Amino acid sequence: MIRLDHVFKRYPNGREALSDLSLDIAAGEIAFLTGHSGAGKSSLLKLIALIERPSRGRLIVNGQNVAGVSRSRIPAFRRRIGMVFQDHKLLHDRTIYDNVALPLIVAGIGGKEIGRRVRAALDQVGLLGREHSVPLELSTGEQQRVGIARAVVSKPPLLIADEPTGNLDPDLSLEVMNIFRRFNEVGVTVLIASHDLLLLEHFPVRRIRLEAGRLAGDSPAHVIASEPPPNPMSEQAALRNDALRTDTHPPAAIARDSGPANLLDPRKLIEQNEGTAP
Ligand SMILES: Nc1ncnc2c1ncn2[C@@H]1O[C@H](COP(=O)(O)OP(=O)(O)OP(=O)(O)O)[C@@H](O)[C@H]1O
Repeated sequence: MIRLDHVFKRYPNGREALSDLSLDIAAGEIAFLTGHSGAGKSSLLKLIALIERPSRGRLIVNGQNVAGVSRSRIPAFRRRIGMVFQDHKLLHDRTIYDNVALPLIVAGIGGKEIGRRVRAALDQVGLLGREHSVPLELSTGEQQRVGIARAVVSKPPLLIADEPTGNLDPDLSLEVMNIFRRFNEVGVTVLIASHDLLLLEHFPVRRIRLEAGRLAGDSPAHVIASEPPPNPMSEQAALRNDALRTDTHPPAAIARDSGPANLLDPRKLIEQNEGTAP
């Protein structure tokens, strides 16, 4: 499903975010991608979604070598990947129905089919009946569930999520994670980048750990299940230290980072599909 062979990612400013990364995630697997801030988690997800391209090495996603995906084929490539973000990226001036329908409209799917699929996706995240609300009428957890419904409405075989529980309280985090689990149980491959200790503790699934862009650990689910839970004190201290470090995210890198990520902004998606994007 996802295969990396000696993948490197170097950004134009010379920062090497991923170094010689080799990894295999099989169809139907669920895994966490962990590592301190700046370890390369988002960069890896961006390569998988073709927001960025590898500088070196081979990357296969959904059976396709990304090197062979031309710019014009990127929208079709992305239709087979559901993406969930910490900040939902919902359009606040559109209804929940419109937000979830967006990927189908962009894909040129017809009206009746859209209605059926949107309702099915909202049902799967427990929000059927909220179609006519706008995002601000929903709680943060509900908004995140709308983001998940939008990610799965095209029935992608692969779901990737970048810190999807970052803004949620513990109960909502577990609820969101259970939704991912249910999709995985019906065959969707799921990769979740997360710092969330609660999730890591409650869900003994494969854990792929990056450190300074390199693979620092890859523990299968059965090993995780037999390990003691992570030590919250030491992990939190490490995360606090990360938050205080300034070298991992220099302002220039953050500014540049917002460029490619914007490609996934729903409005950009529409523009891209209509050929109005630069
Ligand atoms: N667009 C960019 N241009 C230049 N450097 C970048 C860019 N995006 C990320 N980086 C750098 O690449 C490294 C890895 O960043 P990345 O965002 O992938 O890490 P992360 O593990 O997702 O971190 P976090 O948990 O804080 O989101 C960091 O040193 C970062 O500053």
